[in-house]
Amino acid sequence: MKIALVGYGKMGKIIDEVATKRGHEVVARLKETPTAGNLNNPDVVIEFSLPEVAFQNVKACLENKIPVICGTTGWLDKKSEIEKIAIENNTAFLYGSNFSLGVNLFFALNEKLADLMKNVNEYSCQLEEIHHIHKKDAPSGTAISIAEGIFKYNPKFEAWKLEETKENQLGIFAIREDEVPGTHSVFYRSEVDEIEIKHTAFNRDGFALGAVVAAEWIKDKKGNFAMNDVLGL
Ligand SMILES: NC(=O)C1=CN([C@@H]2O[C@H](COP(=O)(O)OP(=O)(O)OC[C@H]3O[C@@H](n4cnc5c(N)ncnc54)[C@H](OP(=O)(O)O)[C@@H]3O)[C@@H](O)[C@H]2O)C=CC1
Ligand SMILES: O=C(O)C1=N[C@H](C(=O)O)C[C@H](O)C1
Repeated sequence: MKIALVGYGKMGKIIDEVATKRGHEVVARLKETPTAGNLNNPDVVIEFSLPEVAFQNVKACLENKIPVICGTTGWLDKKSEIEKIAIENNTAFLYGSNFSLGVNLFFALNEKLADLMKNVNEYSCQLEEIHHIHKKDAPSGTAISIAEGIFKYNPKFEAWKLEETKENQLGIFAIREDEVPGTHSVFYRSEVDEIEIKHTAFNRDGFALGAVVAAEWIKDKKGNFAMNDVLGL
């Protein structure tokens, strides 16, 4: 199928390689706002740009009735508006904070552990995410998804606070280090022990493969979706 890439940085370049290897034609590699003219009539758009431009990029594609796979994080305050635009234009939208199979399995593991801990009051909970020094948003979109999974089962946590750990609050620590692709840990700590679950990305290949698989899946769909729909998790 024909894929347009909106955002052509670290992720866009790897997605280009993966899509081409899987036999798709990459018809656009944009570092600017997409239009009907520069998109070159793709079947699907894969958008990995910047938090400050993702909304306008996705909106432009959906208003041209082109389905979008969006991996850009740090703009979720406008996600519900985008989901309405997808429906109004009879097309499809899928946002994923993390497209790797491993992290989506980690999301499910995180929720199962949160469910086990919902009536256990001896433990505090803390998240830690480590990413490369170029990352513009904090905490990561993946960490926010993890926090949402915990809140789904543990309403005792009022909210998350960046780099704080207070009783009844989930502390999220965002660390920026070298060229780290993405490491996420959840810690439950009591006075006598600690439980940790952790996902470590070795490179960006898993993110790119997941995004292309999601693009293959969404091609003839209508509506708003998540990576769980693609993976059947
Ligand atoms: N969901 C997932 O699985 C993953 C999500 N991400 C997220 O993807 C996003 C991109 O990450 P990454 O590729 O590392 O970032 P980069 O900074 O490497 O790439 C961003 C790209 O967007 C381009 N850009 C700038 N302005 C615009 C615009 N108006 N329209 C379109 N493109 C534009 C940049 O161009 P220029 O080079 O000229 O600045 C650059 O090519 C981040 O939000 C990150 O959190 C990352 C990995 C996995
Ligand atoms: O910026 C990155 O690199 C990544 N961003 C995503 C996020 O914010 O969760 C996904 C992955 O961790 C890599």
